[in-house]
Amino acid sequence: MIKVRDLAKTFRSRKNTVEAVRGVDIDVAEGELVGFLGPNGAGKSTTLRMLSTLLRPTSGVAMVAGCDLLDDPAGVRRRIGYVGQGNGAGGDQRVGEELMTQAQLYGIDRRQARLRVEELLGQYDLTGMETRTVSTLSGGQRRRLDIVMGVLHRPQLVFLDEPSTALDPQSRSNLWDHIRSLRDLHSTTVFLTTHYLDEVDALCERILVIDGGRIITEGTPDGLKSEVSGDLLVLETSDPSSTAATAERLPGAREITVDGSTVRFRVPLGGSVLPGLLRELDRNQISVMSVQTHRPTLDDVFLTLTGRSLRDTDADSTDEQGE
Ligand SMILES: Nc1ncnc2c1ncn2[C@@H]1O[C@H](COP(=O)(O)OP(=O)(O)OP(=O)(O)O)[C@@H](O)[C@H]1O
Repeated sequence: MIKVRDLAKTFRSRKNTVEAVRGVDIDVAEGELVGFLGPNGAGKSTTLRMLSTLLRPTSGVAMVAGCDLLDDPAGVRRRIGYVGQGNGAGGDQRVGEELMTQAQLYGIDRRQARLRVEELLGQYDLTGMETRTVSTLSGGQRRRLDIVMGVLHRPQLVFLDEPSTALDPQSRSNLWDHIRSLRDLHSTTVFLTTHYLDEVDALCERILVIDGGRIITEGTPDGLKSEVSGDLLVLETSDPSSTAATAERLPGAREITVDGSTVRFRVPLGGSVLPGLLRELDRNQISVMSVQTHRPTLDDVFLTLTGRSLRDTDADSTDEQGE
């Protein structure tokens, strides 16, 4: 559905040159729900805006929804939906009128458009809102309306730029249900940008992590946590130095530290090595006072890869406003 090679965007002005995206490769299969994760300024929106034809790439090639991005941008536009960061719907328009105008822009006839609008308003919990002015909707309702506008023409592929930013936790999880059903009910391919770790964990089957305009890793959220960061095991034992030596022999063990009677280390999958480790310690008559296993977060993955925390680079990601 998306095949991108060496896509780059450099913004040049008289004073500045910003290499926002520095040659990314992206492959997304039909029906996938993929998250594009990275800190502020990493290049997520610029990539998304290029893929949705809003911005011309400086270099690179891309096929999007079966059309060549550079040679046939109109073909791409017909087949995709794009929901940007700002509100797509006009503030002083009525919801129903706004949707009918949007349908007209896509060449959907009025009867068909009315049916679709009614069906989508129902699906997105917006029934009865047709006569409301857009500006009177809550944050969550407005975001759902933006998505309805983006999928009215039944695109095969939908781009969502930071869909749940500025929503309260309840509205966010409600929005995630709707995004999931976009894919589950209609097999729509969904590609979304986010800087929320929980959003990726809750929603995305696969993620691409971008930093400084380059994709630094990709995989499933669980796969990346295990492969890149690994589980943290913390054991308190009667013989910490022998425990550390035993841990060192475990496949993939790293970052082994001893602090008093506590031994800490990382392994790809804590649950699978723990029984053998405890048996070995028991055989050597080392008593174990406590064991804790910590699953890594995606922030640990980012930290392992870049030496920085996503949160440090992302000070405003906790802003929230009520629905
Ligand atoms: N029109 C522009 N002119 C100059 N620089 C730009 C322009 N648009 C984006 N940039 C710069 O390109 C870089 C990437 O920006 P982009 O908006 O793609 O990041 P992002 O990962 O989407 O960040 P955020 O999470 O804050 O939306 C940033 O340094 C940004 O300042």
